[in-house]
Amino acid sequence: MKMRAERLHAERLTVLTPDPLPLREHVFDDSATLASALAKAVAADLRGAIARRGRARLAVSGGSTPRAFLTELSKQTLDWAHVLVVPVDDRWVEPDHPRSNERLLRETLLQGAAAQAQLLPLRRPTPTPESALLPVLTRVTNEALPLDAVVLGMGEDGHIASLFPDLGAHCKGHRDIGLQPSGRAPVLAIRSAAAPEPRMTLTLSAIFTAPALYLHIEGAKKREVLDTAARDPRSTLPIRSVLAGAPVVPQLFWSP
Ligand SMILES: O=C(O)[C@H](O)[C@@H](O)[C@H](O)[C@H](O)COP(=O)(O)O
Repeated sequence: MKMRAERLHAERLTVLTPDPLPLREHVFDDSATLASALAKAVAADLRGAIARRGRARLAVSGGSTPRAFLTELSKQTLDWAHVLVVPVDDRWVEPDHPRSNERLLRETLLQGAAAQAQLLPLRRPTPTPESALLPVLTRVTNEALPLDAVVLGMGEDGHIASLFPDLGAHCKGHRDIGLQPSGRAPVLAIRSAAAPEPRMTLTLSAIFTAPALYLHIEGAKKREVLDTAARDPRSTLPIRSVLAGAPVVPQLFWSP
């Protein structure tokens, strides 16, 4: 009887340690090498979309990590006049504010030949994101979806875009709208204790329309947060919803 109990116990342990959710890893020695490789990969996606459909739609994250990548992407040779760029999210600040993702894109990606690309801002000149939700949602739906490529960053708290771990605390339905893999609104107006300002963000229903999904993270701490979320089926972090719900295997671009 003892042997049987041990075998059962061993089987139970096997069941409790599921495989981590899939990621296609690209590891680089430093940020600059990563930025160049990611820019080349995304440029190839855009060229392919233009070749197939005559235009390409790209969503990119803001924050500090992507600056070098966005500058490298700007140098890629492609038919930029047929590219539409939309921020994955934006802070509800003036477009010339230092924390504006729209400003980041204009300073880095929309330079040189890439300045011919069309930018679809998520931020509008209204006092709150909630008051601009319908026009932004309409434009994103009609002009930006389906996306051809998305580059997500991640915070050390496991947020992606402006989908923070406390999603739903301010408005009950937001967690469902933001993190369901499909069938929900593509855009959400967000307030979070983790963000200094209100946000407008794409939801996973919009992000997951892209056949090319990149996760650009740098540093050991973020890598640890990612790996833990990938392994733990009980994780409620937004990055877990990305890994669990993505219709394509996300491509991780990581450097220490
Ligand atoms: O507007 C934003 O802040 C981004 O879209 C956000 O999702 C970002 O990717 C993470 O916060 C990581 O930001 P860092 O690159 O600055 O760490």
